[in-house]
Amino acid sequence: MSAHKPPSAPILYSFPSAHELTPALADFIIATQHDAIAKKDRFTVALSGGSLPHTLTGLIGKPGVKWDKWHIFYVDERAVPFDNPDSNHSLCVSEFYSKVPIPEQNIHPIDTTLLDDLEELADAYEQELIREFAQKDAARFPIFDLILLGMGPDGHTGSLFPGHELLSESSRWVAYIEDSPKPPPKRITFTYPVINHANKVVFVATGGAKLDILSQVLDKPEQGLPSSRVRPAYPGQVYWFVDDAASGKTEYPRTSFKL
Ligand SMILES: O=C(O)[C@H](O)[C@@H](O)[C@H](O)[C@H](O)COP(=O)(O)O
Repeated sequence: MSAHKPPSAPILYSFPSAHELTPALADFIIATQHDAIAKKDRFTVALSGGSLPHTLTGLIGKPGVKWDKWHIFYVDERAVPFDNPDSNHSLCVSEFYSKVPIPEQNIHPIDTTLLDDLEELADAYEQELIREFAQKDAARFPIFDLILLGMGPDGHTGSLFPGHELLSESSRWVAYIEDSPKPPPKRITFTYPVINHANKVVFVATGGAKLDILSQVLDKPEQGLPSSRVRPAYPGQVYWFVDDAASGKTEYPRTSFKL
């Protein structure tokens, strides 16, 4: 029955600055972690690249984080070796994993032996997701406890770019892209069926460079920009954690942050 309910409207939290946003995001993630562990003794999370890993630093040293229960995947990853500064995994290692005790076997990077064949790289990552989710949830698509997204100034998220054919991918879990307008051009990315099956999806967007695009994405979802298309199926929920510099033009109603 519940599957027929329409997706819930996005919830927008706007903070005076990243300084206030970061600890609130950490509290939100910890609460989400507690719910997930209570239900199934594990917490499945997917991370994006860009500035997102840095916003997780609010979790460092916080009580209540059960790091050994975390299982981390990447929403998107650039097809580069780990010693390349463009690697999202390497960014997460330096910004985040190196500062918290997440067991290495719980972190799921791409297989960098497959960088020469993007289709194989995407297939192998899909298999990695299948190993984690297929037997446990017996669902058609993985159901992440939490997916963390950033948004580019053109409204892209993950490696799902405006006008790109991947926006209509409806069966694959992980797809590849060879012509990303944001460099580097070769990447793999979760598709909407994965993103929109998550329990909670959180966008983090800060700074004046997101001013115009945030208002387009939230006030004019009918334009169909990639970030507007993130609408997890009921009972999933999308949240926006932004700062006032990013939300200055957005008319969409804000919600006061409380857990
Ligand atoms: O690997 C990537 O390029 C990302 O996953 C991408 O979708 C990113 O999250 C946005 O471009 C926002 O990036 P910023 O947070 O740096 O603005």
